[in-house]
Amino acid sequence: MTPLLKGDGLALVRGGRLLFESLDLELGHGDALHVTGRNGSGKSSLIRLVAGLLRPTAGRIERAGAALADEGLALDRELPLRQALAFWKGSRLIDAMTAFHLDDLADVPVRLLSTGQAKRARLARAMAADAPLWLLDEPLNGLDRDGAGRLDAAIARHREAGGAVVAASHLPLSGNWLTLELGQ
Ligand SMILES: Nc1ncnc2c1ncn2[C@@H]1O[C@H](COP(=O)(O)OP(=O)(O)OP(=O)(O)O)[C@@H](O)[C@H]1O
Repeated sequence: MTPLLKGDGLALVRGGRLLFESLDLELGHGDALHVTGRNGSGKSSLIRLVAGLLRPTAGRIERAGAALADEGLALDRELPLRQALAFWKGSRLIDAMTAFHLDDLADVPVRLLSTGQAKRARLARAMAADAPLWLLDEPLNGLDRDGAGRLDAAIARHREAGGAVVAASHLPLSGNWLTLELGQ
């Protein structure tokens, strides 16, 4: 079966520093990769590279359609949450809002969301896109215990349905993950 992500001999130089080189990645259906490493080791940069927002200095990357959830909100702050999320035209918007317990906030303008609520909204936006590959940068930051449990459940469902995940996180992630430590 064709992998959902394949990187061969990847290298990335950023701000004049070599963050990684000779990096091979391969994720198939149901696989998940936890990227760890100290501050500045290149975790976010790797996520952005896989998303196609940065070009590798060397190597090749191929991937299936991806949804990115990072620090960027990518939602109109003036719109009520449901309308702001609907901009992304995800086929699973209703499911995604329920999964992250956002139904009660549907009519609240995005600018009024708390840090954790905005984090849930970012994750719901990514989930609603119905992309096979999820790219999550520090997905647990700002989430309370309920939010973390909902994230775990959403990731498990996505993997069971044949999707794959790359997550950069300082925190432990539940379930079975491949690991990649950068900056060693
Ligand atoms: N826009 C940029 N231009 C140049 N260099 C950058 C840019 N963004 C980040 N860097 C550099 O790239 C390196 C890796 O940063 P990155 O954000 O990928 O690390 P990280 O592992 O995600 O860090 P953290 O754990 O602090 O979130 C750092 O040395 C940083 O200074």
